[in-house]
Amino acid sequence: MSPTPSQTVKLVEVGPRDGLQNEKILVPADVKIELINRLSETGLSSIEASAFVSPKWVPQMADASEVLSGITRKAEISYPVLTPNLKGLERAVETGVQEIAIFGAASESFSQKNINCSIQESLARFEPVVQAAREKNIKVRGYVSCVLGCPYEGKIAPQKVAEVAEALFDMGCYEISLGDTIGTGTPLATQQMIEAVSTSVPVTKLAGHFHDTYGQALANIFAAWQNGIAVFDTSVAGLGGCPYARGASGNVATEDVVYMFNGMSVKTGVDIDKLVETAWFIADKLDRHPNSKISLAMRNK
Ligand SMILES: CC(C)(COP(=O)([O-])OP(=O)([O-])OC[C@H]1O[C@@H](n2cnc3c(N)ncnc32)[C@H](O)[C@@H]1OP(=O)([O-])[O-])[C@@H](O)C(=O)NCCC(=O)NCCSC(=O)C[C@@](C)(O)CC(=O)[O-]
Repeated sequence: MSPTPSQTVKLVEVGPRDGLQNEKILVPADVKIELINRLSETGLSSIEASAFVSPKWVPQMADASEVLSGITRKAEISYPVLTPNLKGLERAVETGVQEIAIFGAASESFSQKNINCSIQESLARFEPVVQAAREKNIKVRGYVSCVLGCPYEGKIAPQKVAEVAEALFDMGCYEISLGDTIGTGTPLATQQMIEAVSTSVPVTKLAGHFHDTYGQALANIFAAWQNGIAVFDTSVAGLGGCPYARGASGNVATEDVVYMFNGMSVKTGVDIDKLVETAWFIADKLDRHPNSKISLAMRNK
């Protein structure tokens, strides 16, 4: 029996991290801080703030400590950060984080390119990170990349996605975010992948993370929602891409997702006007228009 679609969804805003990590020109820390502070006023309950990764690999995230120390945190909002290893966790802990995310992949080649190790090695590397985090009462979220295709290997078997998702869930991640890193997925493939993964991890513990490279993200979110997923990662102004997936465009724009769910009377808790203002704020700083039909339409109304 298909799960009942939820009438409330949670959006995890990933713009300050997934969105900005791919910008060629370094975005000053004070702009990142203002972006996060503005997002904190929109009703979002989770804002991924930065990544404690190697600055040699992703220079844009080198200021993670400064950003985390500079933002005004609200008690009701979670500000997760990426931590690929114990070193990342140690740096994150110094800034008082309460939630981290580890990130694996369902593709061997992507795992090598992104975090310089095999899938198996990554799981072994994550284990002590999760353990140390949980000892400090820090929540851990897990990502699986390339769930609907890989920039190096093409098609990925849903069973492989299920195996990696299950390994991260069994390790102690409270939620597994399934990433269509290169945005090649379509609704039916999304449905089949979710069906495969939810035999290993309860669908209520899954989140959808859709890039919009091929313009399929909203349709995939709708398919995922119909199949029981109620948490979606989105990026204000459609910012983003992945430095290790050439050509990957941004995540689906947060404002486009809020508009779609508003139209379905599904609650997100997010104020679309404030969100659109924030989208224009960061787009102006980057000297371009938001990559969001809704932000453009609402400005031109
Ligand atoms: C995992 C590593 C570190 C392995 O990288 P490595 O080179 O194998 O690591 P290493 O342990 O040999 O260290 C190399 C150097 O980095 C330093 N280092 C090592 N770790 C850290 C750290 N945490 N913080 C600061 N510095 C660090 C370490 O100290 C050393 O410095 P040196 O001695 O040469 O001066 C590297 O590959 C890495 O940082 N990768 C991250 C890549 C990344 O951020 N990708 C984008 C995020 S994933 C994504 O976007 C997908 C997602 C999540 O959105 C979902 C989807 O869309 O699919």
